[in-house]
Amino acid sequence: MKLIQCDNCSKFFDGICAFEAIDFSINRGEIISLIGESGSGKSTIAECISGIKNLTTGKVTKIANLKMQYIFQNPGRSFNPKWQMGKSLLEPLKLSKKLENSTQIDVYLDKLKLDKQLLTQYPHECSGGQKQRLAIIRAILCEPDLIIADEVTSGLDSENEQELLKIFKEISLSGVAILFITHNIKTIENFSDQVIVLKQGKIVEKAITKTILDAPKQDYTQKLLAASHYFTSRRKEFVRI
Ligand SMILES: Nc1ncnc2c1ncn2[C@@H]1O[C@H](COP(=O)(O)OP(=O)(O)OP(=O)(O)O)[C@@H](O)[C@H]1O
Repeated sequence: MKLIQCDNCSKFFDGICAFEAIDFSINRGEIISLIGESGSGKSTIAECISGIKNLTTGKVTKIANLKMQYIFQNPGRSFNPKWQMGKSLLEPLKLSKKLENSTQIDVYLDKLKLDKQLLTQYPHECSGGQKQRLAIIRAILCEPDLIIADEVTSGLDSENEQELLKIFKEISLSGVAILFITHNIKTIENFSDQVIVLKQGKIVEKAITKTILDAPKQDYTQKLLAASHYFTSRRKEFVRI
């Protein structure tokens, strides 16, 4: 079942293109990775899909009452500085009438190696990685249809990164779709279903993850994989630059 469909979407800032002629859809339970070099338009696409920013042209069609959670690249943006973290986790659950899910907070704190004590701390008393993990827990407990995860693993160590990918995979199997924006191409292997490759605001390649990783068609994609050391560490036979 399709949750979101983007048709011929474009965004310009004062005439400068952030992305152009973008078409794709996200189905229930699907994990789509959005990759591309810095400035290729990944975050702006995510922000336009979520309604944080308006499209310049094109259309995003969503199912009725789509519940979406956006996890920002910068976890500092995610919390009210005057609230203890526990309150920041509970308030959206109250609003979305999912307060019963608060019993799972401890389970996720444990999975993501966070001390319960953090719930009594304020954002300025938490590290970036701790805030990021708490933002992720909050998003999951709201039981959204779609999570937009913008570079959410960048502040995490590899153990937490692996645990997070496992959690995302589990919730996707229960029907949550994930738009996963990343620079770290190694994270998408055995994780995402499809990959969209962006270059200067345009989709240059879109395919199932295995195809993109094993047989990228575009030079640009090959260079992205090489730059992330994907080829050099895992597929020496593909090294071309
Ligand atoms: N508010 C803004 N005003 C003007 N230009 C912007 C604005 N936001 C983004 N852009 C431009 O749009 C383009 C796409 O930016 P975007 O942040 O979406 O890229 P990105 O792929 O997410 O980059 P990164 O990986 O570095 O986060 C860039 O050229 C950027 O400079």
